Amino acid sequence: MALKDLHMFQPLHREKVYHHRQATPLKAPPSGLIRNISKSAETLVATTRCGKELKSRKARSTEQPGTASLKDSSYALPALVKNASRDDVSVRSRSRNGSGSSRAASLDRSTRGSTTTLSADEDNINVVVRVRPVNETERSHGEREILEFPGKGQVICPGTVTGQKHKVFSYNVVFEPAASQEDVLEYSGVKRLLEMAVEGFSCTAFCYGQTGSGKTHTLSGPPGLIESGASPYSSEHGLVVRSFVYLFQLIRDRPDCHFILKASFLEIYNEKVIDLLNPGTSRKPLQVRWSKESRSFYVENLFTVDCEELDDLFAVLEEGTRNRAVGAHAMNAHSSRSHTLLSVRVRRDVRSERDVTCSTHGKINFVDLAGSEITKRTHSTGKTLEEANNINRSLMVLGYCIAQLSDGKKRGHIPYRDSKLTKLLADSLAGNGVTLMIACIAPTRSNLNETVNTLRYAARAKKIKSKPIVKMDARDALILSLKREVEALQAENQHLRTALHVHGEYKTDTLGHRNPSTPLVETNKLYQLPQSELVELIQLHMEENSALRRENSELFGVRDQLLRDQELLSRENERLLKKLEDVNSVCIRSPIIPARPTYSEIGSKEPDIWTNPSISSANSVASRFYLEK
Ligand SMILES: Nc1ncnc2c1ncn2[C@@H]1O[C@H](COP(=O)(O)OP(=O)(O)OP(=O)(O)O)[C@@H](O)[C@H]1O
Repeated sequence: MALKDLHMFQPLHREKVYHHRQATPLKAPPSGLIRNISKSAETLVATTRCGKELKSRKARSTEQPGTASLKDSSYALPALVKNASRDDVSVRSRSRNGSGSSRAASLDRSTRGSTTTLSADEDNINVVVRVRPVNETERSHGEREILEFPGKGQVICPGTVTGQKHKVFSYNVVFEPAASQEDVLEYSGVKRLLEMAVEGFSCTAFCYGQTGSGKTHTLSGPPGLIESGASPYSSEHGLVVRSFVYLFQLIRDRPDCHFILKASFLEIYNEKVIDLLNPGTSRKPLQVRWSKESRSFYVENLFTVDCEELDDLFAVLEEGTRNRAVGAHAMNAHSSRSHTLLSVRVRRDVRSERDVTCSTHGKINFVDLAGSEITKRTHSTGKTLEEANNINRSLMVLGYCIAQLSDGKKRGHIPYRDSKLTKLLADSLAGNGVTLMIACIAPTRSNLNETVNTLRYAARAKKIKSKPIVKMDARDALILSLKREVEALQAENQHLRTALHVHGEYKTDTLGHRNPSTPLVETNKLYQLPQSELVELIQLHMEENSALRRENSELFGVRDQLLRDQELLSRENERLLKKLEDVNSVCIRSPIIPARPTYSEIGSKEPDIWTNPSISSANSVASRFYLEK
């Protein structure tokens, strides 16, 4: 079914019983194809285990859409964590609460390239903490929970050495060990993140923490769950699957819009970027490049798979999870040996109130960072040791970036370029994205040092501010902004005409030529218009704008001239009044000429009659005429 079909997400789908398609690995394209991926759309061949026919999917290199953004006050950014209550921001099992600062969208025009932007006010990164339960190994060593959760999003850690005071850390929400996966979805703010991705914002949820602290569990669930093809409604699923289900719910609730979803999945393994949907790239890693247009880093030649149905997103997740690097060490039998980035791009074609169809380009990234490791504790050697060193190095760079970014005005150079991870997270950390950090910690004493480090990291990250923007097609943004300008100028024109008693609508330009009225673009037709017609349409808008601007400036000129004339007239009036009073005073002193009442005396006899200054001035001119005679 074509995704272009607006009815794709109609309630019909709601009734659909989920049938999980167990996808086998997506086959890598022939090497010759790989070279061309960046230039044109290619077909990624997928087979299904249940004997379905090979299904071709469009894939193309990571898109670099124009970063024009919509300027519209309707794009307010509500708090990431809804129903916030400051009283008890700690989630045990099914408790609620959360907090998040609210922000209102502000109108802003940036001249980055030739684009306009809708940007929100700066806001801090949202940080939540998830504490995993004590595991079997720890229990067998007689360990127990040593962290306290007093509520209000606080975690209390005992001192790391005897006699040291306990430390209190505060976050948006704290998930205690008993919190379920559903609680994390409901109260972490990830739902709001998805809603914002649908609206066109670039959103990221990333898990950070030491090895074995529950990052993968939080995002994907227990080891092997995704690969086993479990139902998406399994209570064990982590945030990613739950988010996919919620995302499709959101899309179904917007039948007025047309959505196109594309997913990609990569890992950074030993500082190499590998496409998890095209494992062939492990031999020839992908390059991270800088895009001048979008002013952000992107991965060249990365597959993006069209996802028309929920199943397609699961297939991507399943395929990538199967291909990611996992290893075992003393602290985690299923340790992630790489950082992974699962990205779902959401293109939304929406009809604006001005008969123009605009596209927004939102995105939701799920980043599962490999855990920091103290190699002495994990007993890493050989390959695992090399992996651990690379993981620790990239996390260290991430730490430097977070420290610099959180330093407010003292912000110095931010070393994004020092690792692939920070290059790809740059926009989420301090650019134009909305970010949720889930700091994962273990509750036992043997992990206390690492726990305190993670909590410090998270506390620093909480200070980072970003300024989210909605991404739109440059063409749509231009047409929309020109249309708005035409309307504003027309309103101004009409106002000036009324003020100057000039009758008639705006119809002609300053040379008296009839201005060609810009045609109305029919809803949803913008995309079907050929390039030449679009250019013509833009030119017409621009012409109309400049004609209006010219006429408005002339009207302003006329108005200024009239104001100057008025000023001169009133000065003349004052001079004449004074002269009249002087003449009157001479008359009073003369015994022959009877005293004439002064101008002010005439007025005082009829106190209730309002005297028009222009008539008054006419009177004074008449009196002067009489006197001169
Ligand atoms: N909240 C939780 N509830 C139940 N089990 C959990 C929880 N968090 C983690 N676990 C279990 O602890 C083990 C380690 O978790 P996980 O693999 O998610 O850690 P990790 O932080 O991703 O580690 P690494 O960085 O080494 O990949 C897993 O078996 C996981 O199922």
